[in-house]
Amino acid sequence: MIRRFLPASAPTLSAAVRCLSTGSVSINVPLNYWAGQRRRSLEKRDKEKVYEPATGRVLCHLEPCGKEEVSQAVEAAKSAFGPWSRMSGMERARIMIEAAHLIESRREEIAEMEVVNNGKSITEARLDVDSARLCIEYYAGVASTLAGQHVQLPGGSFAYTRREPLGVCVGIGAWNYPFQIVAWKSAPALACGNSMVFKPSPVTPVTAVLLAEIYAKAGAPEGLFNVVQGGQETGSLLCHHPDVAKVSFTGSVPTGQKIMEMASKGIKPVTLELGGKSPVIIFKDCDLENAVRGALMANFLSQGQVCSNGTRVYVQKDIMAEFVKEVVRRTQAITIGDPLLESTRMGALVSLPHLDKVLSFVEQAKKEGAKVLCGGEPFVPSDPKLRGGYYMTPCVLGDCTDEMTCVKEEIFGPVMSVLSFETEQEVLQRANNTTLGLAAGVFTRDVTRAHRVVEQLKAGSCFINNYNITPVEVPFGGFKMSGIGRENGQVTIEFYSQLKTVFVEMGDVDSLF
Ligand SMILES: NC(=O)c1ccc[n+]([C@@H]2O[C@H](COP(=O)([O-])OP(=O)(O)OC[C@H]3O[C@@H](n4cnc5c(N)ncnc54)[C@H](O)[C@@H]3O)[C@@H](O)[C@H]2O)c1
Ligand SMILES: C[N+](C)(C)CCCC=O
Repeated sequence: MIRRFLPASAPTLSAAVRCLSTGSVSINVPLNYWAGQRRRSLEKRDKEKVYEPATGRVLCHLEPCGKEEVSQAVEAAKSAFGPWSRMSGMERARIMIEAAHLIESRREEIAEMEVVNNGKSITEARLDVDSARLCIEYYAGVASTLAGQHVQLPGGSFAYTRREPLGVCVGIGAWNYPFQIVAWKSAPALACGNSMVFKPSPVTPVTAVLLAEIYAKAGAPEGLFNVVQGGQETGSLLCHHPDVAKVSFTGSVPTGQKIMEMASKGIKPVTLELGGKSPVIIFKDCDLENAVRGALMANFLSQGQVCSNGTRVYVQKDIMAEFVKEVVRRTQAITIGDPLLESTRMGALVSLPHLDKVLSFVEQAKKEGAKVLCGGEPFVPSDPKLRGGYYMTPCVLGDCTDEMTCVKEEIFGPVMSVLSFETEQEVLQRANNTTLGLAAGVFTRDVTRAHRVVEQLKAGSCFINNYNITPVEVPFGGFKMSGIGRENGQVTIEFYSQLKTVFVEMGDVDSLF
């Protein structure tokens, strides 16, 4: 039976979407949302197919938004901005906390929809929903702490600063963490008193609108958080819109460059969370068991489609054989298959073109002399309904060198490149020899070495004896071409607000004229 996915207002929602099974969902409700309602596009445009990665079925059709829809969504956000920005932080926090409670109560349903649209395992999708909820909870807490500074001046005069919102913020998301990304952007934006128009990736349009309904149900003013669907044309309309004050983008470096260029026309601030090609450095004095676990976490979450992945694994020569043996053994043991099953650890890649691209990187690696130690092949699950899905076996490449394409370019799939090194100085130079700088990891028992190495790594998020953890209280973002600004943590407030300085004269004007 095909289940129809219904909006939150429908009384049958719980029954309709609870306990989905792969291949059973069909979505026919509008996925745009502005001014408090789901909406269809206003003009007839070519609809785009959206697929279920686990089966290759068409899940729904995307109705891209054009100029009129974007204008209406921005207008809605503009009208909500006034009342929302005038609320106290405590009042905003109350609504955000309620939204977090609603996410918690709908955790399973949201996670299942994420799986159906993205292809990742249900175990991971639940963690993504938790991260989204925690982020909203965290910024609800921060909302009431926003404050300025008081500065004394001569003669009793003084100045004070006010932290003010920017206005209508635009969020543009990637397809690898659809629900988490929309929360990581909207939570700090709303906490600071902004409103938002969010555009998800056209590949994963389904779950952002659930958050729009949740904010509305939690008591947010109509138009506070809006969703417009579409691809680069819609994104570009948003970036150029004169009433948009800021653009927060997650995606690839080339698109990030375009976003920055578009935003520069209006001198709009940007947050850019871009790609990576991050190193993990494993010294011979490490706890090998943890280093292997770390390397797997650095490469195979979300089918390897993670910006911060540590895909260049540098292993000190002395322990290479032992490390490779264990990492391959565990990689081969990863259960691939139906992402809605509890036992599955790796689901489907997000699309057929993307799967082909990742597999072609493996072919290129072979041609350039890398050795496939395991995986790197298309995978066809035994369950007939999964036969059209986009699966591959996770791959470990050995004998890699720094010049190989697989070591230089972001593959964005389950492909780990293993490289050998001898000295600390040598590996640091090689690890930093990239235009990207999102993350880096080091495994060693020598605490002095760990901090010395991390100090020299040119990356925004450095992990010592762990990898790919992103607690929402901690800032996340890149150095170099991996981005600008930060998400999460207190510092992100600075990227969604502006400082106003007020000078107060308590005496007479000391005029020179
Ligand atoms: N640093 C991070 O936090 C982070 C997180 C997730 C993904 N990523 C990166 O994202 C990339 C994969 O995601 P993707 O394929 O969705 O990236 P992408 O750059 O192709 O698309 C990202 C978003 O930008 C939109 N877009 C495309 N062209 C646009 C334009 N000209 N104007 C405005 N919007 C436009 C897309 O529709 C989509 O919503 C990888 O490089 C990955 O490293 C980074
Ligand atoms: C939660 N992870 C796995 C660290 C993902 C962060 C977001 C980047 O794609």
